Amino acid sequence: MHFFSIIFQDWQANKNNSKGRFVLLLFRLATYIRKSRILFIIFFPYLIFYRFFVEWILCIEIPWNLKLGKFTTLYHGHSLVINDGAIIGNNCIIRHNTTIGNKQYQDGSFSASPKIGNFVDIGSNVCIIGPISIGDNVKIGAGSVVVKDFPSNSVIAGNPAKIIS
Ligand SMILES: CC(=O)SCCNC(=O)CCNC(=O)[C@H](O)C(C)(C)COP(=O)(O)OP(=O)(O)OC[C@H]1O[C@@H](n2cnc3c(N)ncnc32)[C@H](O)[C@@H]1OP(=O)(O)O
Ligand SMILES: N[C@@H](CO)C(=O)O
Repeated sequence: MHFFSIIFQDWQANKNNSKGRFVLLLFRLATYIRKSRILFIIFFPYLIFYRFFVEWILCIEIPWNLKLGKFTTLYHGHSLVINDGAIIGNNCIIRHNTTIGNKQYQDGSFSASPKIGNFVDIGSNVCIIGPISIGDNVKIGAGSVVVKDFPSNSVIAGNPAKIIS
């Protein structure tokens, strides 16, 4: 894919949302640089800037090796932490105060991270934890704690999250 179509892939999905556009542009650029050994060496200072500015200052931890699908919408974003083992499909919406990550087992090992389908709309203040799968076209209510698999085409909410429609 052409460089500009890669780094601007989320632009339209964040219309009237300049922060979402800006952060995802920086993320796609970091991802692009990280994939090539030569770019990694030349633009290493950019990766330091990305980590410092986006992760530490803005508190939006979207690691550059995360598998994040196309046309992602990022609303607000602050206090967002996503484990780099997570997989997020295309056309998803992610908001603030959200964690998508793994859990630690009693033997000290860590689980896999969630696999999230396409067109998943994640409300604010959501935790999605563990080796679970969320299908396509799922809405996750604000404040939900999601620790189990959920099928496509559902609306889920609560702690622990359950299907509400
Ligand atoms: C600044 C900003 O604007 S940031 C944007 C923040 N907004 C979000 O994060 C949006 C997230 N969306 C939600 O949480 C929505 O409530 C949805 C998508 C989960 C559900 O919306 P709707 O389909 O309209 O459901 P509705 O409001 O009719 O509620 C259905 C039932 O689910 C319950 N419910 C709705 N949302 C939640 C929730 N987040 N947690 C727990 N229960 C919920 C309702 O109490 C209701 O229960 P009842 O049938 O026992 O009365
Ligand atoms: N209210 C918009 C953006 O703040 C949303 O759905 O998240």
